[in-house]
Amino acid sequence: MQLIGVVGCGLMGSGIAEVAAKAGLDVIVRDINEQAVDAGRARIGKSLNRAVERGKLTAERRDAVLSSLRFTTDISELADRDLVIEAASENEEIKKSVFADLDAVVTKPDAVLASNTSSMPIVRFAKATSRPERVVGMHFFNPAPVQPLVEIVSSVLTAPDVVDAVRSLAEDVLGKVTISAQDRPGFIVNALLVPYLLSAIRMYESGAASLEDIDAGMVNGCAHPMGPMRLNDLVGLDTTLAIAKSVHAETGDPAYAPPVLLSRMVDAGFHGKKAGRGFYNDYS
Ligand SMILES: CC(=O)CC(=O)SCCNC(=O)CCNC(=O)[C@H](O)C(C)(C)COP(=O)(O)OP(=O)(O)OC[C@H]1O[C@@H](n2cnc3c(N)ncnc32)[C@H](O)[C@@H]1OP(=O)(O)O
Ligand SMILES: NC(=O)C1=CN([C@@H]2O[C@H](COP(=O)(O)OP(=O)(O)OC[C@H]3O[C@@H](n4cnc5c(N)ncnc54)[C@H](O)[C@@H]3O)[C@@H](O)[C@H]2O)C=CC1
Repeated sequence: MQLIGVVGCGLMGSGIAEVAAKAGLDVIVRDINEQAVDAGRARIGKSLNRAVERGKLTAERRDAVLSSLRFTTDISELADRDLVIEAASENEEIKKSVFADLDAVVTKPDAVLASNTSSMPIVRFAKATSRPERVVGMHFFNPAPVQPLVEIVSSVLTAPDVVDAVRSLAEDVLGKVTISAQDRPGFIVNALLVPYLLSAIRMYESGAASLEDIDAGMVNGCAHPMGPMRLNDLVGLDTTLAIAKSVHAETGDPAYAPPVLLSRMVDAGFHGKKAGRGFYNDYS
């Protein structure tokens, strides 16, 4: 797999594209409009600059990686790709429509179509295509250039050779650690993490503790790299809400019931760090 497509260049799509380009792969990134494409390009540039400043990448290598990435708003430019990783917004209808479009444009019969969804059933995206056995979950973690993990999610329709191919790409080419997850709500990590993130919001919403004390508690008491309220802001409150709604709708599990405060924050446009404001208001 040498020719890679990424659909969506928000927080995750830009990070995944950066990881693939740094591994020497040929990457085309597609988003819906020029504004989104420009934001994705700028995010990747900033991340690579940071790596140069920290002595982890030379300026020449940064320039080479940037020039190996192509950006487009036209999905048909992904026609020759070996693997396309969908990282569009966490919305089932958007994702199904992306998969139907990819099915129509990607020409190689053995191409793989992967989703970076946090929580949604891979099999529903597979069924939006005429090649459900070629559809798989490749769930990266935020920030994708930093977190080693990729969850490989196999639907009941995914062919074993597709699972093997994406696992080998993730481990041997991208240098990631993989785990195997079933096509269940939240897979492995978010099934454990999201109830914790939502519990922290409920604790704050109830007035039981301040933002700062909740976060300081988990950082200093449990050695987490950041507390749950900062982590909600990093993930994106719109994304946390979409995950909660999707898993709650499917399972009815009250641990995933979206807290009212989370909905109101999203209604207000406070989508977290990426929007400049979330539970915290100190993002520049
Ligand atoms: C929702 C889902 O479906 C699944 C998910 O992803 S859930 C979210 C999972 N992610 C987490 O839990 C994040 C937990 N937090 C962390 O790991 C860390 O706090 C953090 C990596 C985000 C920042 O770490 P930090 O030590 O506070 O900051 P900082 O010193 O600036 O960065 C640490 C390293 O990460 C790099 N880094 C940080 N943010 C980065 C970014 N956005 N892009 C690229 N590199 C980044 C830095 O360059 C630095 O690299 P070196 O140490 O090699 O120089
Ligand atoms: N934010 C996080 O911590 C993580 C998110 N994810 C998942 O990754 C996916 C993307 O999330 P983020 O990057 O955080 O969201 P984001 O909000 O930062 O970016 C989403 C991007 O998708 C684009 N988009 C929307 N419709 C599109 C379409 N039809 N075609 C192409 N692009 C389209 C938007 O313009 C935007 O640029 C979601 O499924 C999310 O659940 C997975 C792991 C971690």
